[in-house]
Amino acid sequence: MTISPSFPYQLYLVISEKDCLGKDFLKVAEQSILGGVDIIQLREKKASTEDFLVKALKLKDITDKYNIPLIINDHCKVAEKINSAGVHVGNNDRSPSVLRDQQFLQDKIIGYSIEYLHQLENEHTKVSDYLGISPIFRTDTKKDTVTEWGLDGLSQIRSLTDKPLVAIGNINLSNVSSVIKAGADAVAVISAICAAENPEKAAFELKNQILK
Ligand SMILES: Cc1ncc(COP(=O)(O)OP(=O)(O)O)c(N)n1
Ligand SMILES: Cc1ncsc1CCOP(=O)(O)O
Ligand SMILES: [Mg+2]
Repeated sequence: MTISPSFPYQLYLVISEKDCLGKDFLKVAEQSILGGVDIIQLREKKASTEDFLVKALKLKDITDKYNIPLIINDHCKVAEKINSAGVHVGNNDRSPSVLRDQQFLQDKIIGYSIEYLHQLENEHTKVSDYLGISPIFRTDTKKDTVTEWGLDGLSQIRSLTDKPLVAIGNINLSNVSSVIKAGADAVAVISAICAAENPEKAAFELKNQILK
């Protein structure tokens, strides 16, 4: 695969404490980095801002230690407080074009979820650094989704934009190669790593498939 110069990350871990099924989420994060994860997003959908901030600070100690970017899901104020590498937002969040105007986010990574084809034409896509193609395959991890893009949908989006594409949704060892072949620049996973008995091994195997 070719590595996008503007988004040189291929294996993207999206993590929450709950998705780690009782394992220490900080250990899961560290092990996943050792296995080959290139970038991590903290996604705690039920946490208060205060709890999110506490988790984000702890996780940032680990990502900083390994020089891995930390992306914050939804909580843009927390992102600013901890000086994260960026934020990820979707259609129900603050919009990328408003966020890009904020001083703090001017040179940071902004990721934007694509749930409808027409979003490719909007100003938010234009100012975003990568597009989360959401979801590629239906997943129990996130049920409030709109379009199941499938591999054909991903290929179609690939033909319509040069933006870095991050594929997400039920991606695992058995389908990761086909997702890359369909045009993804990166693959984002939750359960394939967080729910694995051995997160380091799970990350290592996914990364090997991606790099093949
Ligand atoms: C890499 C990546 N892509 C898509 C999403 C989904 O974001 P969003 O649509 O805002 O939904 P929530 O994650 O907030 O439930 C993502 N988080 N990461
Ligand atoms: C956050 C998110 N956005 C679209 S699908 C999804 C969940 C992905 O989780 P999993 O990798 O376990 O299917
Ligand atoms: Mg969101």
